[in-house]
Amino acid sequence: MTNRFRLTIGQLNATVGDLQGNAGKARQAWEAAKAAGADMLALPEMFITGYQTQDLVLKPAFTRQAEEAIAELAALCAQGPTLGIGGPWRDGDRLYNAYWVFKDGAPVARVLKHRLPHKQLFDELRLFDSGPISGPYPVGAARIGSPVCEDAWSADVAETLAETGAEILVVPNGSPYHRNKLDLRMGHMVGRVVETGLPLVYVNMVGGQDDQLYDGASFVLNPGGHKAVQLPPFQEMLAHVDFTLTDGGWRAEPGLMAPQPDEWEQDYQAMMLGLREYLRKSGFSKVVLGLSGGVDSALVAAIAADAVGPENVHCVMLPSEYTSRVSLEDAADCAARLGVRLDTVHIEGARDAVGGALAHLMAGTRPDITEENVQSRLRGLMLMAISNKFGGMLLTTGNKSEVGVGYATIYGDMAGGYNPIKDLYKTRVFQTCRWRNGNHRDWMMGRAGEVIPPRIIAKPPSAELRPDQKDEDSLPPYEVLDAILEGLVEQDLSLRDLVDRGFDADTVRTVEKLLYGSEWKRYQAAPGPRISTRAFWLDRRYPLVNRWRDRP
Ligand SMILES: Nc1ncnc2c1ncn2[C@@H]1O[C@H](COP(=O)(O)OP(=O)(O)OC[C@H]2O[C@@H]([n+]3cccc(C(=O)O)c3)[C@H](O)[C@@H]2O)[C@@H](O)[C@H]1O
Ligand SMILES: Nc1ncnc2c1ncn2[C@@H]1O[C@H](COP(=O)(O)OP(=O)(O)OP(=O)(O)O)[C@@H](O)[C@H]1O
Ligand SMILES: NC(=O)CC[C@H](N)C(=O)O
Repeated sequence: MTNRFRLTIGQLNATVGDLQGNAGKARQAWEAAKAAGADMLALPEMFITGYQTQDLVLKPAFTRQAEEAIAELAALCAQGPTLGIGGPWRDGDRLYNAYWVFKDGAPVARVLKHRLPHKQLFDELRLFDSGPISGPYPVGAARIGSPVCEDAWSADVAETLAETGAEILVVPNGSPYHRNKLDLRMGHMVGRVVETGLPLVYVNMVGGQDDQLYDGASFVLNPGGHKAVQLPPFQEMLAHVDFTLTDGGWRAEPGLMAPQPDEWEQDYQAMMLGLREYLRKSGFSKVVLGLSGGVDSALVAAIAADAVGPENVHCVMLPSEYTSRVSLEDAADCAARLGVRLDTVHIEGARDAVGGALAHLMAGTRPDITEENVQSRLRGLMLMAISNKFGGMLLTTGNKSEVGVGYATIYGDMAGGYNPIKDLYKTRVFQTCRWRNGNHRDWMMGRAGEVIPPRIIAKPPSAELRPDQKDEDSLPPYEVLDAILEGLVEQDLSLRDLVDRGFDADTVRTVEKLLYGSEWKRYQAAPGPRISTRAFWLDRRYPLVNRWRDRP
């Protein structure tokens, strides 16, 4: 019996619904694994369909075609390594999230996911049936046990596999990013290797899907929790991992140990990749956005330049008489530093025309937010016209603090297809700009250096919809607002908890009112990359009509 075992990790990017494309990618990876003399290629969870499919997987025609694609792929992957690939399995009226294992075109195992995640952004109890815990399967000289993603987040599945003869745990994952998620995964996986005494290979997918980012960062642990391999985040790659049989069982040999970036870099890369992936997978190659001279649109322009290249970013300044000279200068400076195109489109004429058309209805009323919002809506209208004519997707620029309290104009600055900073609180916007100014990486398509003018980062935020307007005229200071929102959204604190932590009771009540009162706005808002543990959309599904307010 041989005492060597080589496994190829396929940290790859699948596209939801692209069955043929995903199968083609799997085939290429299998050929590379074969050329490297691997015993097994392990691909991520649900690789054939892409992940997450949401309700698409409930359509029988889709699962049937996914199973056919797996069968065709298995037939092509004969005479070489064992192939492990995630995909659905329909058995009568039951539907499973399965891990299919083939050798020489014939099935070796079909592992069924046992623990179905149904918290945060997951709802797999709605989609799949829970399978019984499956046993280990043979691959070359080794016996492999495969808990599928959530299966490895508690002890039972891995323990059962160890008790029934598994020698190496190979865990296929569709594990989405949030800030510092790697530490959380590592904690669970160290638990599994300590409990079972087995080495563990964590295979995660990469790429973006709707609001989700799959960050890869696959790794290998030896018994005791010693890390032998760490792949980089957000990067497609194949890695061959060698195991040697020792008196104590299989041990992984040390391999690539990619450093893990800090949280500012992780978040920036997630927002950049989220935008790049959403555009690519939706068939767009360029973007348009309103560049106001403020910090939010400056950061979005920088992220966009890094995602699709400065030549594919079209910025437009849409001034009115409330637009300050500083804003005009800062927008021009920012566009020049980023190397993106900047055009100017004046909105006063269109605003006056709207005012004139409505004059007979508005006669006798006083100017208020109505007129302010017309300006914002005209900007949205102009920008959507540019999108229609030239084919760039319009980006929206509201940060999480604004999105959280509905501080944005529906059908105005909320017009657009994707919002790269939707899950980034305003207090983090400033530091993220500083991080980008001080750092450049090879995954950025934009220029190195101080691409966001320091004056934009330093000045007080303003929507410039009336003279001398400042955000803090309408909202609490962002340090206070963000802390209260984080308490209400991420931590589910009560008003009493927040007051006990020193926040003013009236301010806390106001923020709660704005938060619950703007569910309807968020329902109509553009999607954006999830980088926190509770992003607005699948992580947090609140009623649009809701009269409950907490007692302070
Ligand atoms: N529950 C509900 N379900 C469905 N629709 C609902 C609704 N409640 C109000 N509405 C509708 O929404 C309207 C109010 O919402 P909306 O028209 O957005 O107007 P509103 O939220 O009142 O004003 C926009 C706010 O965003 C701020 N802001 C900040 C930053 C940038 C910009 C910018 O524009 O550049 C704006 C601006 O200063 C102002 O405080 C109502 O007139 C009504 O038609
Ligand atoms: N004069 C303008 N020209 C072009 N776009 C604008 C203009 N004013 C607003 N916008 C668009 O509407 C968005 C919201 O405006 P707002 O002024 O609140 O944000 P910002 O300028 O990006 O950031 P800040 O909160 O720092 O002012 C902007 O990000 C921008 O995309
Ligand atoms: N696909 C899954 O089972 C995902 C849930 C898992 N616990 C994770 O977030 O990594």
